[in-house]
Amino acid sequence: MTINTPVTDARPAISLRNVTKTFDAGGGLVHALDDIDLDIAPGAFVSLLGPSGCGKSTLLRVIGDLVKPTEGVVEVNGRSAEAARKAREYGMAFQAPGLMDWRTIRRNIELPLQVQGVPRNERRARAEEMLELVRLTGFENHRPRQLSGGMQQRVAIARALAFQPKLLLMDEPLGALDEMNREYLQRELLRIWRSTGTTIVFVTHSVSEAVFLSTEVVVMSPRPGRIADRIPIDLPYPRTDETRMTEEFYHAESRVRTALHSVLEPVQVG
Ligand SMILES: Nc1ncnc2c1ncn2[C@@H]1O[C@H](COP(=O)(O)OP(=O)(O)OP(=O)(O)O)[C@@H](O)[C@H]1O
Repeated sequence: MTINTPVTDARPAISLRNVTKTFDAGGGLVHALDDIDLDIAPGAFVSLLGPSGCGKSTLLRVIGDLVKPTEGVVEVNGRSAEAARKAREYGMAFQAPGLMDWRTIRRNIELPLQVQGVPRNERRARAEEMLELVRLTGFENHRPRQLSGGMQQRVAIARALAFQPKLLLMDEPLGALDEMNREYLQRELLRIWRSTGTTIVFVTHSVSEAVFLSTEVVVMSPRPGRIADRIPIDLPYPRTDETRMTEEFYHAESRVRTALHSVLEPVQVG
């Protein structure tokens, strides 16, 4: 059995039941998530896709216990999202790498371990391992500003993985990169995912990115945010640049695109 085969009879890594989230936005209530039921298998790579404002980031933040649901239950590896967060089961990476320029690359990666009180030698060894994983060995003493945007994003991924989280929550982590860098980091991310076995939930606006990376694409619809469709992506791994040019890839993309178009509101004329 490979890590990429969802194990149907195993406990889900993430389980949401009847999750709703309503924000009080001052001028009125925003119904960001409505009755979300979702199970994600251990080792899965699930992308959340949908029009702007459909609640992708909110759903990710509810899973990560950065936002409390208004109603419903979120379980992570059989315990509450809060307990999972406190046990440091999550790594998180966002669109902006969020590195600290006064710290070297190595010390940026070490930061979450330092916060956890991991001894210096162990921290250093782990940071070196992570630098190797994201192929940045040799840059440990550089400052973030001396690195390209893509390299900085790799540092952010290394930092998120440094304490070997069971779950990696990623909110458009490649959104600010040019296309070549983005495709390169997609391949890197798949390589890292396959070598670590981490369960990944990934927010993106890109259909081709979602199809290339994921075991499953979850399409959301707006106002209120709901799950409109769940599309398994059966393309074999390892996926390469050739995969993007296959008929199967095109079919998977078309299927996701059709689901996405069905949730987009018609353009108002006049
Ligand atoms: N802290 C907040 N307070 C009030 N409203 C919020 C808050 N966070 C999100 N919202 C609202 O909830 C809805 C869903 O937002 P969310 O950011 O989750 O959507 P999204 O699908 O990630 O959007 P995008 O693709 O544009 O990033 C939006 O209407 C947004 O304005």
